[in-house]
Amino acid sequence: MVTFQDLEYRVANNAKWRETVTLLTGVSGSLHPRQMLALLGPSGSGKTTLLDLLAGRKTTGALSGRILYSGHAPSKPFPRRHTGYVEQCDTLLGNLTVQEMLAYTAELKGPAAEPLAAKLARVDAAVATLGLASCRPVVATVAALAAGGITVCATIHSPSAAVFRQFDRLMLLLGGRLALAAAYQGSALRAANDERLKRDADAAADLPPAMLAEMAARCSSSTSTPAAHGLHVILLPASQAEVAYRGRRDLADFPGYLAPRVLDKLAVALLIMTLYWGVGRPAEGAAAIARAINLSAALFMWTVLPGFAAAAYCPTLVEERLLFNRELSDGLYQPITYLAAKLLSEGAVALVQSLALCALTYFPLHLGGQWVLYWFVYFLTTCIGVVLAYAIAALSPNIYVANAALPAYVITPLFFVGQLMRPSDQPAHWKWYGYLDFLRYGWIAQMVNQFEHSHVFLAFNVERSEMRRPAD
Ligand SMILES: Nc1ncnc2c1ncn2[C@@H]1O[C@H](COP(=O)(O)OP(=O)(O)OP(=O)(O)O)[C@@H](O)[C@H]1O
Repeated sequence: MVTFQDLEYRVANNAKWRETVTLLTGVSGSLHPRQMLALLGPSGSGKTTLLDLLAGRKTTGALSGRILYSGHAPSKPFPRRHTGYVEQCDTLLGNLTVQEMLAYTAELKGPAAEPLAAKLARVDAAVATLGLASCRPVVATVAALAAGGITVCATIHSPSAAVFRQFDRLMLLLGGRLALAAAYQGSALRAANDERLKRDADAAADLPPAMLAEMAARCSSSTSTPAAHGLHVILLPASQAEVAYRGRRDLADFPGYLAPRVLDKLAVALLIMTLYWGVGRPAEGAAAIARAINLSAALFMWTVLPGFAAAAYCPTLVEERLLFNRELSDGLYQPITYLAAKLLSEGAVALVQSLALCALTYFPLHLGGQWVLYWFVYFLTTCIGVVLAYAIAALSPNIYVANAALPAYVITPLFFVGQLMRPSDQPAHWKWYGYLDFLRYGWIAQMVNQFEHSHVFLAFNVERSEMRRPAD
């Protein structure tokens, strides 16, 4: 039983600076087990505020009065862990089925010590209780047809583990060729997994070793191991895959996630490669000066590219905001966990992307200096671009503001890099901005890497790294 007595709740007034507003005054009542309470009232009467307080979802404001669970004052995390809260708006992961969404939430919200099989059993019970059996994967319906004697052949794109386990046989095509056929019998796998789930309550181990060995043997004879590796992920027991699913969901989504992060930079890298081909080749006299100027311009565009391309990183944070707020309110994780997971995903993409694109530009341009430094500066600038984009996305109320704010911001540091105006010529009242300019440090590092040991005299200098031909 939940009781609340004389609740008064005050918060800082959104509408009036430095004023507070009282949202609840002297509210008392109780919620009884096995009873349903209808909380009624006109819009703005405080229904959501009361529910939020009972569920421990309010982190700001001043509350007086008492809220008791079974007669006891709950600890701070208790209401979040032990209440379910259904919001008005949809904050579910669109890529997951009903069953998967519940299993995913059970994994996050349930006690870590609770066996996986018990969590899945509770999910099954919840699906049945809520009458959601008809909302299970479509594929389950088709599987029922197959069990009735219909022959089914389906192409499946990025199937989840639960969907995949419905299938009995597998054919894998790579480049128009059959790479894998009947590599495993789904029914046998299903039976093995189900048996193991029953036997091994924790279910943390991998697939049966014999099955994995057979998979590995067959996959190694195929032409493409990455695709075969993917199979290991989707063949994991269902709930293990649920936990992995959200993390790998982004990385596996080429059109939605990877394409905006890679293709724009690839296009500019190809342009730089073809436009400045061989610009780093040694030259003499006036040609050397001209090449040095062109090279510094190429390095400038290369350095500022991650800044401009950072727009690709904004939408994910804005789109997931409702989901993040809900999961945070439910106490499923800390903000730092979410941020770390996002940055790790972005860092993995940036790492691969930066290695490939740096190779694509460094060698055709005949650049000097150290390749590893050239790559590292680009990689670091990309990472800073991601963090800045995330900061702007977090501060923006919606995607439109984020999309407008990022380019508006990114254009300003360009002036202070040193290529468009020498730092020594920049007015004193703007000096401070130059010191905050992450692109400037990137460009200077690239310039020093290129020209440090060069005997080319540059007609301009970069502050702190003036490069002149050694007096000889
Ligand atoms: N920080 C704040 N400053 C000023 N007013 C606020 C603040 N927070 C909430 N309110 C107002 O308090 C009132 C109560 O909000 P609440 O969301 O609890 O109402 P509700 O009964 O759930 O409304 P609805 O049925 O429309 O969801 C609303 O009018 C809301 O605008």
